[in-house]
Amino acid sequence: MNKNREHFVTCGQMRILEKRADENGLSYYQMMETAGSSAAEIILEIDMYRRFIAGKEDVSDTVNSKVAETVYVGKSIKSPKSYVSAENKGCDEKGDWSSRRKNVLVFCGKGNNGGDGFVTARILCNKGYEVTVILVDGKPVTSNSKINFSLIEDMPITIVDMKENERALIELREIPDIIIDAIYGTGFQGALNGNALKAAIYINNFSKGSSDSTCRGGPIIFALDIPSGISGDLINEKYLDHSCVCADYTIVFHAKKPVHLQKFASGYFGRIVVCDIGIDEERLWNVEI
Ligand SMILES: NC(=O)C1=CN([C@@H]2O[C@H](COP(=O)(O)OP(=O)(O)OC[C@H]3O[C@@H](n4cnc5c(N)ncnc54)[C@H](OP(=O)(O)O)[C@@H]3O)[C@@H](O)[C@H]2O)[C@@H](O)CC1
Ligand SMILES: [K+]
Repeated sequence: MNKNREHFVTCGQMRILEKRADENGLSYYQMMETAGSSAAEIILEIDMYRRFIAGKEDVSDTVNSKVAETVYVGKSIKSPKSYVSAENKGCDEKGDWSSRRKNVLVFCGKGNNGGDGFVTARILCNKGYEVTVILVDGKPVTSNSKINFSLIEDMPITIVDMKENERALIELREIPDIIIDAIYGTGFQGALNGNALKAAIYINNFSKGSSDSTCRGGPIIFALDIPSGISGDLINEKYLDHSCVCADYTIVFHAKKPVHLQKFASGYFGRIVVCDIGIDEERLWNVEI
């Protein structure tokens, strides 16, 4: 992974890199698994840290102090390898370290960004979180996303389809502890509409833009790759759709996309964490095709 903070790839370049990685032995399925599981690790670590800071629970033994400090001072975290899984650091065998199970809402689109969301949902459920998956655009349509959806169907995860139930969001009773936006990533262009717009309005109800979720309480909002409603290649402020999801953390896969570097959009990303999904970019740009 390129460690230069300003390094980026366009969405088109990302698709080429993923294709070349797949042709060179790192399957699309593996990349999705790594993306979703790395996101889950990051979310676990930040959730633990938030509770540590809030002083609600003594999780000091479970938090890797180096990571905690990095999060606290707001620096970009370099690699998921630096995270310590809750499982290995003092939780019970289900990874549930609190008296109340934390509840997580995962909003998933029908493409591969949604697929990442299913992987993250599966892992957080296995760690003891109470997980609800909201299908924003109905059932998944891409092959790896379908596989990952089938894996969560038999798990104790509540699945709600906004296409089948117009009142899905109104019927959500509890305020979630964590919201994960896996509606759209690099495949999105244009402006939000329909159920995705409703989902973004629901999510943004809890977000307070730049204020720090560690201090403000309420759900922490994580966007996978790009907050939904923002096109990854956007460089012109004029085309920014302000109804997009406003996240506390954006977990970016492999490398920033052009929009992540734009000041005019920075209020929507929260803190950006770039996460390695195994793509060796330098090598892949040089492979013969
Ligand atoms: N490739 C890989 O293997 C890996 C990819 N990864 C992940 O996948 C993400 C890219 O996935 P992706 O290419 O499937 O696109 P994605 O962001 O899910 O969106 C597609 C959906 O958006 C919809 N849509 C678009 N514009 C719209 C609009 N204006 N209004 C409404 N809908 C609109 C479009 O609908 P359609 O036009 O097809 O009807 C389609 O359903 C990437 O960000 C990363 O998170 C990682 O797992 C690593 C491995
Ligand atoms: K997203």
